Amino acid sequence: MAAVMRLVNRSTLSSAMGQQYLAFSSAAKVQTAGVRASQALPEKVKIVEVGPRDGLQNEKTIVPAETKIHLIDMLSQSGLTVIEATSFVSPKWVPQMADQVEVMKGISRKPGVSYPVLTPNLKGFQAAVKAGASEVAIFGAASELFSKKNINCSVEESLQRFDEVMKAAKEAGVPVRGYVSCVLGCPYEGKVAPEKVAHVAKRLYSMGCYEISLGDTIGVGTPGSMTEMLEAVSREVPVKALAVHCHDTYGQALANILVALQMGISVVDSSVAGLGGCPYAQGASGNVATEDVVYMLHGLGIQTGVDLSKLMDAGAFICRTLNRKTNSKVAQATCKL
Ligand SMILES: CC(C)(COP(=O)([O-])OP(=O)([O-])OC[C@H]1O[C@@H](n2cnc3c(N)ncnc32)[C@H](O)[C@@H]1OP(=O)([O-])[O-])[C@@H](O)C(=O)NCCC(=O)NCCSC(=O)C[C@@](C)(O)CC(=O)[O-]
Repeated sequence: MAAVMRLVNRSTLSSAMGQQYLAFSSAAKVQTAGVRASQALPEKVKIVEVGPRDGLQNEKTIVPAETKIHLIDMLSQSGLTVIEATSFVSPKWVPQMADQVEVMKGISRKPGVSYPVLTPNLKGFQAAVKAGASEVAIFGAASELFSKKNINCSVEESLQRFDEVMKAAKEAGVPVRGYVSCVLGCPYEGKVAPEKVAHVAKRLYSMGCYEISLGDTIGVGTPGSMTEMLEAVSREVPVKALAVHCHDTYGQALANILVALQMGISVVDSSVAGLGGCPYAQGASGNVATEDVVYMLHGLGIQTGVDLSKLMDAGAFICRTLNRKTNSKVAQATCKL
């Protein structure tokens, strides 16, 4: 009984903390305008929610398409404007994404929301367009070995494949985002030189990607290495076209994102409940939790358009369904588990 009471008290306390936080969050907007200006932080940040794809692709048990669809719909109701829905990759390589057509057909598309999908080659691109995708992403790497393990070709070969996708996308009028993986370290090669990242980012940008997302695939970066890498990349690609994609393996993701914001980047990838990991980067944990990113941004007075409470409902839904604990510190603190 005492244990039950302790539990009840803890939960009451936590939800009280949640209420307090909500009040704090709106007050923060006024108080932090000066801080934002003095640190040259952006007024608005676009969040690219990657949970339904990056977050779920590594799940061992196949998640039913209807769960993925429900998650995507809850995320779009939270005010997120970009939700990466699935990937058109080989089902032999990533069985979890084999239901991509069903997912694309099942989601309730909300006006103003974009639902990009990953396409590694022309075959994937054609299938994606047929299934109704209106935006795609190609994904390369700054590390040779990761490229080989992830998409079975060298970095140079991947860029040639992407060129074919770009040509088809231009003809079809489909915008393309480009990813560079392993920008701060590779699970097979270790440290990755910032110049290599800059080279691949520049190639993707030159071939017509409107945005380049820089992936710390295994979450080993620190604000120091992030700064060094972003300095190198921003010499080749305009900062306005850059996004950061931080996994939180070493607990550095929010600090790294803050550094990126201070350097003028205003697009951040994240995953609801911090779901995820890459099937070809063993030991890598999930992306930084969207809830934690939104909490930090709102605390800095930066607009996201996201309703944190609705976002946490989506996180609670997927954690309940997968029977797992959220990785979001904010959801833990406010008991939205
Ligand atoms: C790229 C391939 C396809 C090359 O795989 P491959 O085996 O070299 O391809 P292939 O051209 O030799 O074809 C082999 C078979 O795959 C089929 N195939 C070929 N292409 C497709 C396609 N698009 N969709 C469906 N099937 C396809 C093709 O039809 C053929 O079928 P079969 O004749 O044997 O029956 C494979 O390596 C692959 O699918 N890799 C997927 C890797 C992946 O999804 N990784 C996770 C995403 S990346 C990531 O998470 C990082 C990121 C983006 O989040 C950023 C970060 O954190 O760093």
